[in-house]
Amino acid sequence: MTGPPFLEIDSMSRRHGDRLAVDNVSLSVSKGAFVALVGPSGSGKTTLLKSINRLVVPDSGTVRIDGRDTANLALPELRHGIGYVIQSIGLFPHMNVAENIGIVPRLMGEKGDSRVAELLDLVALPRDVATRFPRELSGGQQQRVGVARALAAAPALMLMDEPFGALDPVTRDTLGRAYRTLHDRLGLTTLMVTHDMAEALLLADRVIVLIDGRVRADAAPADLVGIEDPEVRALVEVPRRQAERLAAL
Ligand SMILES: Nc1ncnc2c1ncn2[C@@H]1O[C@H](COP(=O)(O)OP(=O)(O)OP(=O)(O)O)[C@@H](O)[C@H]1O
Repeated sequence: MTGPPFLEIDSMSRRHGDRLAVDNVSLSVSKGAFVALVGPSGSGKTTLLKSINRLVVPDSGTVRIDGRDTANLALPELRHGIGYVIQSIGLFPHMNVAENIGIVPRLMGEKGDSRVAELLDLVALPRDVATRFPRELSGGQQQRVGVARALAAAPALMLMDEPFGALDPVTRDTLGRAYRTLHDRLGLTTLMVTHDMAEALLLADRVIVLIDGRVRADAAPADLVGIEDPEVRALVEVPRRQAERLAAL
């Protein structure tokens, strides 16, 4: 299911003031992998993710994508290859959906609109939303537009930071599964930050638990449940306890 290393982070650290937000993290992600990054609030997940597309510059260590040190790449070239989806998606309110999606190819000097219909199909939005404005869409639809925009430059790597976190649970579940299908179909490599251990266990091939800026567990979902570290165990047991309580109703 997965291929050779695509993203390689080596001994990476990043300080925010006197706090070490990311503390000497090394990890390697295979091409095609779907990795969830989980951990308590403030554990460094967002800082780690942003260090990959250099929205945050690491203090030390290296990040390589497809064998190339990101420190040596010009930002447009680096970000062209990376899709980025965040919770508050940040669609431009004065632009319609087609313009929001087309802005990426347009910035790249291509004819943006030609790909809009294709991208709407990809994220299962009806083509007639192209002329609507973000305020005329539901939160879930807006988030689908965000995913379409992130895919517009045909990136190999997707970085997602709580992409469905602001949605109701049903929409969140639907979009999570739809995105997983898209990931497989397009052969993407995805790193997704989530607070939600159940979402991580159900969607990802591999779950990395970050606590105090350090990798405390890194395992396939089925193996994570056997890890003895009490803080990791506490996170992993939340969905199981909830499932047991629900089953007992
Ligand atoms: N721009 C910043 N300036 C100062 N401190 C920051 C900055 N960004 C993050 N931090 C601090 O670095 C630590 C890690 O933050 P980060 O946002 O990476 O954690 P997180 O795991 O993504 O948290 P959450 O789940 O709450 O989003 C926190 O203590 C945070 O307060």
